[in-house]
Amino acid sequence: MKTLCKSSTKFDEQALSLGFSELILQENAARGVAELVRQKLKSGEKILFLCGGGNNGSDAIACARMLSGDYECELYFITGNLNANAQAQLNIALKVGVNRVSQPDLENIGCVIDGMFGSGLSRDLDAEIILLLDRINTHNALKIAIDFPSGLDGNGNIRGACFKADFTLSMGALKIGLFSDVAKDMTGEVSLVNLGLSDNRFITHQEDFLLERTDLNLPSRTLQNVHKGSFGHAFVALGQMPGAGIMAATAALIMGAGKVSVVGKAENLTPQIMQKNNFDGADAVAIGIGLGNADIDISAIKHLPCVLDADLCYRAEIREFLPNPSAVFTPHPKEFSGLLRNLGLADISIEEAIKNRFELAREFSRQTKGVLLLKGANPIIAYNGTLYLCNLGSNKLSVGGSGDVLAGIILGYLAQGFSALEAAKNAVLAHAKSAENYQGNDYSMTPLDLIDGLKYL
Ligand SMILES: NC(=O)C1=CN([C@@H]2O[C@H](COP(=O)(O)OP(=O)(O)OC[C@H]3O[C@@H](n4cnc5c(N)ncnc54)[C@H](OP(=O)(O)O)[C@@H]3O)[C@@H](O)[C@H]2O)[C@H](O)CC1
Ligand SMILES: [K+]
Repeated sequence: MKTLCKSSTKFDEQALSLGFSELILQENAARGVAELVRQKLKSGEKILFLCGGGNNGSDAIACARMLSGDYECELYFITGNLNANAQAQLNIALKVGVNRVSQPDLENIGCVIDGMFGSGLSRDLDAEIILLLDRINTHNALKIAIDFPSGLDGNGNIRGACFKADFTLSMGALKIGLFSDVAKDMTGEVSLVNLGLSDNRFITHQEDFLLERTDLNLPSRTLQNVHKGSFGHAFVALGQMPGAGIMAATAALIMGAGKVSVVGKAENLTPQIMQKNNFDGADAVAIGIGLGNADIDISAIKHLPCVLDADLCYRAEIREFLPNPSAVFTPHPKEFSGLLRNLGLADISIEEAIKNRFELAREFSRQTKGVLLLKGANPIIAYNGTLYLCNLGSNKLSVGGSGDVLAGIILGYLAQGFSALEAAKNAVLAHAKSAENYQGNDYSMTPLDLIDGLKYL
């Protein structure tokens, strides 16, 4: 896992308190950008540096000075209002032959470096900058964002428009805003630039995490003297759309649950899944998948490890599961907004839920004591106020049934005795990896392909 910060302010403060100057930090930031440019761009090419008047602009100006001589470097300022660092960097840059231009000329540009706004973005962009971004974003030059693609704020929301980067270099520490759903189409590849201090050593405030491929812990079997009862009995409650629940049940089976049963009406049930009238013997249950308005009796299962999904978010019964530290709630944003209202935690629109997703997810996990898995392009897992993000999924997963499979994978882990948090983290990774391994094109993957892929992780 990699550590994520809300902002690098604390990091910067600590560096400064150790005796680093802002100019030293900026020198390191600029060198990180220059190194990437040298890897990606032939020398002699023209680079346009878009500069704001704050420290993000200062990083860009320092970088232009480093590359000047090997590349043709032009600075374009979106403001005449420069802070002391930016002015100092500009004075040096002009002396070594960096050009300052009054209009951004995109002709023959090989690369655009975005140093307009970083962590200091505090409001929506104005019309002039939005127009500039329209022109830049459709240009085929290499695009590199310093710290944040301009227009993306620290909460991961786009403030009117956003620079569409091929690469984003996060300065000092990885920031959580770079991993929101909307950021996924804006940041390009994100990497960390060391400003002279390891992020791990100096981050002391609230930490969140970015999951990595190597964090996937499969439910591998180690003992030989075992039987089906050793791996748990998973149950899925079926509803008005039983096909969805059957897909979840199949995913749980393939993810290693020893036995899998469904409760509810199902025609043409596959022989590998058992049909039951009640939840007797359940080690873990999934409920809500394809539920609709179907009747459910949760009295026998509300204390079990469980996945609470889909339509259940809107139903009164979900309140009876609280508090249950072995519960994994798996809403998408619309269901999350409904669930917050249903549980009396917040009365907000879907848009507001999306906008404040990090803090709402954190608070939800504290209040319910359970695990939240908020679905999206980059799903968020929240437990006890800590967030775990996964940016490994892709648009292949945007197909009906994909969420049912995810619920089934979590169920499979829960049935085998994994904690709710471990089940959620591993399920998100297994789901993303199965999609990643799929050999077809990006629009043809079905939930059944996704389930099949679980066999070969
Ligand atoms: N602090 C350090 O030592 C280091 C910082 N690094 C880099 O610096 C930025 C953060 O720099 P900061 O100066 O705090 O902020 P920005 O450069 O991102 O932007 C501030 C200026 O932008 C104006 N602003 C904000 N929003 C808008 C908007 N929508 N439209 C127009 N102008 C806007 C703001 O104006 P105010 O009126 O709000 O004051 C400022 O003028 C960080 O991201 C790093 O890139 C280093 O890397 C090294 C260490
Ligand atoms: K930027």
